[in-house]
Amino acid sequence: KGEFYSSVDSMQDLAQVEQELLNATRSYLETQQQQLDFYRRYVEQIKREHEWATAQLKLDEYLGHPLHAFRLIKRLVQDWDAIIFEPILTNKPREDFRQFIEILTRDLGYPDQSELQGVIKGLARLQRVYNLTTTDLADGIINDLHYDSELEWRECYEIGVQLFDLGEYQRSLEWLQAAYELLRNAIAENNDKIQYLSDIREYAAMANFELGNPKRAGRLLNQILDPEPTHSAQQTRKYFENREPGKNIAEKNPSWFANYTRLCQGKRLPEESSGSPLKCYLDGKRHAYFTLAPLQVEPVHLDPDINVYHGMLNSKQIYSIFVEADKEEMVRSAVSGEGGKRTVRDLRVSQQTWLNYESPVMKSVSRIIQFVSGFDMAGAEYMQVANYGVGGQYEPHPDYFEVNLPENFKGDRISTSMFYLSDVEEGGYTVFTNLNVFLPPVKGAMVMWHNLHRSLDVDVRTLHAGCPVIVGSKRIGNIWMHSGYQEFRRPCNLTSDSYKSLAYRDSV
Ligand SMILES: O=C(O)CCC(=O)C(=O)O
Ligand SMILES: [Fe+2]
Repeated sequence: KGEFYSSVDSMQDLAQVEQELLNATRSYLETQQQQLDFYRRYVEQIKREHEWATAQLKLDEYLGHPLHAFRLIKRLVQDWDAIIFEPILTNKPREDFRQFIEILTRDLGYPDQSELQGVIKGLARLQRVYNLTTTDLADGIINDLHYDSELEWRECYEIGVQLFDLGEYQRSLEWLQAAYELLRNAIAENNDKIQYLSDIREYAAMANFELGNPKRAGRLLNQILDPEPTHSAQQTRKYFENREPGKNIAEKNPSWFANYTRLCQGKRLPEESSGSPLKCYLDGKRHAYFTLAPLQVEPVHLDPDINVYHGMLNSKQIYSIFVEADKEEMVRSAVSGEGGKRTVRDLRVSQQTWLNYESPVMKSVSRIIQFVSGFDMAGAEYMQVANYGVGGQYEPHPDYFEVNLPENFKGDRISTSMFYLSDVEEGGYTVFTNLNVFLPPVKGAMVMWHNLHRSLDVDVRTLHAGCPVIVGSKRIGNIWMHSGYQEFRRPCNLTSDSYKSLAYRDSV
């Protein structure tokens, strides 16, 4: 079983796991309770018999009676063993419970430590891209919207600890601070949690040390050790004494980062608008297929041209696509790494599968692509259906290969047609970092652009990204068309027009 946090769909399996755990644990507790009641009744009964015996006669007189002697010996030889020892020591309900858990987690899967890291990295990514403050997030507030879920001090503490382990010391400190405040409020009501303050302080000390604040780190340790000199924070103090504190170097963001975050937040630069204002129009001429239901075209950029075609798939068709995708296994998305190798990295957090064009719904998809793009489907890769988890994203990248072209196709990816298969409650925009364009996902719409110039050189300006999903489940379907089959469809231009995008080279 694969990973859970990288897609909302697979998170649903986990919800089922927990539901099963809940049911199994409740019935286990009930069975155990009945067993305990049974033991207790037996013990009470024997106790009464002892009391009765001692109340009546002297014990030796009582045991001198043959039936009494028989009863005591029978109890010790048989009853204690059958009624108490055996069932308590074998504990069948516990054994059944253990087996059930084993089978359940084998069949449905179970998350491990790396999943916890993954989801916490996702939270930190949302904070970074959308400027969400730690206190707001802990209070369940995202972009001024109040979601009905607040974190407890333990949860904030766990996030702080994990971020520390990931080396995100500044962010870690914020979460530890939030945990500290929440715990202090809790202690005001109930004093028995006071020792946990020291745990938080110790981590805060370590984060401060790594951030180049050894003095503050030392003060925090003193707060722990002055009242309690034997606390394990002594070890941490020794550790600091033998080590250079970290240096507070501000993390250097990649060159695209500022544009990425701005556009992900739905902010355009006004001065950089793409010439004449772009208006939506209806196109009934492109193909006879669209005469009765003209294409609703929303041009979003002119050179290179990016168009959104609305209402290309209805809910029923989208549902059928999911049915097809469900037959395949979704896997964590990889990206092309060094030397064309596929690797799983945080720059792309989603799960995906590939669909051919044989099912009825995929035949319609194929027709749509053909009619809108004018391209020959011989050059089309299968449709890649992807599902992002919360915090899931795809950092800026081009869709063309340029080098290490796949061998099973002729030419590079001349165009991208991307269907939005869901709406997204918050976040998850598609952005073109060099073109000042952001697109909120609209279910049923398709966005299309060319990744290559007419000269078939790569168009660097098409660098784009899928922003982190804040709330919701984002699903898309990508179809990439290769240039080798389109000689008659998009005649290439012998004079190179790639000078247009040369200036953007560095941003890739
Ligand atoms: O998720 C998005 O909006 C963009 C996805 C994308 O660029 C890709 O899958 O190549
Ligand atoms: Fe892409």
